[in-house]
Amino acid sequence: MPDTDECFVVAVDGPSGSGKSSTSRGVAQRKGYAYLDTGAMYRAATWLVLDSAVDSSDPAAVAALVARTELRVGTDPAAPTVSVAGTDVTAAIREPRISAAVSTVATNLEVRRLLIDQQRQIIAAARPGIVVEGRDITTVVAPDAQVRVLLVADPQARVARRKNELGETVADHEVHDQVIRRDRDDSTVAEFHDAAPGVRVVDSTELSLDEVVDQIVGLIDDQADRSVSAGRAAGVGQSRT
Ligand SMILES: Nc1ncnc2c1ncn2[C@@H]1O[C@H](COP(=O)(O)OP(=O)(O)O)[C@@H](O)[C@H]1O
Ligand SMILES: Nc1ccn([C@H]2C[C@H](O)[C@@H](COP(=O)(O)OP(=O)(O)O)O2)c(=O)n1
Repeated sequence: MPDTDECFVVAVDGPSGSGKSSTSRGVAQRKGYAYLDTGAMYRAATWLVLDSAVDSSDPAAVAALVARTELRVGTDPAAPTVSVAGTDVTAAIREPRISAAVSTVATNLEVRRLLIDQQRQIIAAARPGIVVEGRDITTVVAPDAQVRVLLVADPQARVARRKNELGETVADHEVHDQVIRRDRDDSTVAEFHDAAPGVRVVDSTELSLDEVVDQIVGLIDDQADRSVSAGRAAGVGQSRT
């Protein structure tokens, strides 16, 4: 039988605006799984640095600050939260000043090591499953996840979605900075443009959010069926010996 105590992990990577957060939350809600937004953790670390007196251009000082500060992430897909040293920063981390600065913190390798450790602990404790989204989940954080997806969409679609989300008041060059420039900077530490072996590519350009959620839920259900069949086959084999 499959180990029912094991956490079912769904890993979703992809560039900015490909739909990772909305899709992952939808999948987690449909399956009754937890949801972990790893980007929110890098954003929270960025909020912390900008709120402090630490020189953001000093990688060692930034990493030391992150190491000594409590960062908590709530994994309810209906209401994900994030706090820094007891301050709820769920809304504040979405501000443009954070989006503009986050790549500097996310490319700090010691900060990545600290946050990846914490992400793995959250994943290990989740039951019955968790959908984890980011840039390096399929490759580094949870390469053994039962379902691994690279969610992509054409750059024009991604910029248009972000513009729609931010509203007409945000200038085109700022939207471009939040999507295209940030992806270029983030790609220096994580590979999220090409799928690693075994990672399923889902292109959301021409799909509605519901259609993307359907596809990923389908992949989860197929994988769960395969695990049950494999467990049965192993069980039958054992009973005959
Ligand atoms: N398949 C889709 N079709 C149209 N819009 C989408 C789709 N998926 C997500 N969106 C919208 O695009 C925007 C960016 O999605 P989000 O989930 O934040 O992407 P990411 O987490 O990859 O940056 C949101 O406004 C979201 O509602
Ligand atoms: N696992 C991850 C998740 C996010 N990041 C980086 C990449 C992004 O610039 C920031 C914020 O991620 P987030 O997923 O919130 O970005 P979007 O605004 O959804 O594009 O963190 C990362 O380096 N590794």
